[in-house]
Amino acid sequence: FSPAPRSTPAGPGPGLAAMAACYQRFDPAAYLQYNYTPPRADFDRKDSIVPWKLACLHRAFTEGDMSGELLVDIGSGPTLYQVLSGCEVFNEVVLTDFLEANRKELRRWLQGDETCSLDWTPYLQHVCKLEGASAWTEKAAKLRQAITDILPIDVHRPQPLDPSVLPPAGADCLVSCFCLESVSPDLAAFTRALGHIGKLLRPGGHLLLIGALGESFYFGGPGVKIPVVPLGEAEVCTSLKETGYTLIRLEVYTLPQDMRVGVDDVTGVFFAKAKKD
Ligand SMILES: C[S@@+](CC[C@H](N)C(=O)[O-])C[C@H]1O[C@@H](n2cnc3c(N)ncnc32)[C@H](O)[C@@H]1O
Ligand SMILES: O=S(=O)(c1ccc2c(c1)CN[C@@H](CF)C2)N1CCSCC1
Repeated sequence: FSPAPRSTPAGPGPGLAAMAACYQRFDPAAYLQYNYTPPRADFDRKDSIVPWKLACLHRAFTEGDMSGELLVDIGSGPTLYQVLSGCEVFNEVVLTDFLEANRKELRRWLQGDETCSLDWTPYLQHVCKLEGASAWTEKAAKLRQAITDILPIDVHRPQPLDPSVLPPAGADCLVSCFCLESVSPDLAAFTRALGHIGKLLRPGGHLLLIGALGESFYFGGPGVKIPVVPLGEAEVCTSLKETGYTLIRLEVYTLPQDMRVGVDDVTGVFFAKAKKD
């Protein structure tokens, strides 16, 4: 039995190199269009995925068991929704992504550049409604104040980030959405990546992991078909346990038929809140 070739000091194994090559064609604006506009992002629909996901994040950040200064988002892509609630709990938010094109999109929003590919106002307004607090303009200002860095990351490296960018104990909280299963050639690589990001988190810190269930591919742009590791709830729970996390809660959303719009073959979305042992 010869195990699949893994990344070596000389560089990534064939599966990782192929995955990295796919991502060179990733199109942030198209990706946002496919996933973050109606019908998937329809705030008026009760069964829409957006209210469900933003509610999961709001509850997870505000139920009183989190403390600390630093929240790191792993594989942010060109999106911000994942830290809208977190920036009220953590003073510092660090966004990360593999691609400069995505980091550039995030910097555009951070600098208030009107040429952003997506208007995040509806997301800001929805989270403000959940919090029953400030106006969306105040939350936008709060988030811009909280984001202290937008950094390159590679979850397949044992040290995904430059060690100097985190405090010695690690981040107090990690959030990661639709990243690990979308960048790993197989379940073993997904689990290894989960272990790698766990090293960025202090013991007792929380991981909020959101991802796709039953997905085998998605389009990261016109004609840019990217393979995904198809996950079930069991695989998510096993991988978390194998990499030193205690699962606090797992919630699952099944995508309504009309949200299956051809940009992927996702059947559901999971939301896991876990604590690093
Ligand atoms: C499906 S997108 C998820 C984006 C965003 N988090 C969301 O919720 O929509 C996957 C992201 O992983 C990034 N990525 C690709 N390879 C990676 C790697 N080796 N390490 C970390 N991130 C990677 C891509 O650039 C892309 O932004
Ligand atoms: O759950 S989504 O429909 C969604 C959001 C992003 C993705 C998928 C699904 C499935 N394919 C993933 C490929 F990595 C990316 N959603 C889009 C609206 S806002 C909340 C998240």
